[in-house]
Amino acid sequence: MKRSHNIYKSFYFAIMGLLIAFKEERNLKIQLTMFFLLLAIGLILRFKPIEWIIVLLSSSIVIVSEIINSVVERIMDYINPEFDDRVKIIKDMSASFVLIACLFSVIIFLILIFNRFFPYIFGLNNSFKDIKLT
Ligand SMILES: Nc1ncnc2c1ncn2[C@@H]1O[C@H](COP(=O)(O)OP(=O)(O)OP(=O)(O)O)[C@@H](O)[C@H]1O
Repeated sequence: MKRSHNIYKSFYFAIMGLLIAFKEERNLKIQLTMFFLLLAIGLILRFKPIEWIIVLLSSSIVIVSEIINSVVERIMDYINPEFDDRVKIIKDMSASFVLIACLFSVIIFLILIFNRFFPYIFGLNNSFKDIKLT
């Protein structure tokens, strides 16, 4: 099998993979919609750079985990399309990546929002002040 591609082709294939994932995976569409909603909230609340970094990091983990989960599901369907308890365990465990990522992402976002309105509860503003980004 011929394998060697230049970097532009590899990038093109990766973008194609991403487009297929967004086209075919319903959950990914929902997560992308949520991501744009978070971006809108961030713009409205005028997030600081450190808040943007936190939101982008946690959102990317959610999107990546959803893509990994979809890949695992497809591999399992390819290897064994029949109902099988082992396939079930693998798919359920794979779905837990997404669950954990979404759960922590929501918690992180709520902390950022609460910190905006009740800064004295989490006291993040003082911690953020100590972080030098430049
Ligand atoms: N071949 C199988 N054998 C046993 N259980 C399966 C099998 N295929 C799917 N399941 C069960 O159905 C669940 C959903 O799997 P499916 O491949 O249909 O993903 P999906 O509907 O795209 O779900 P998700 O929302 O996680 O993307 C799995 O987590 C598993 O519990």
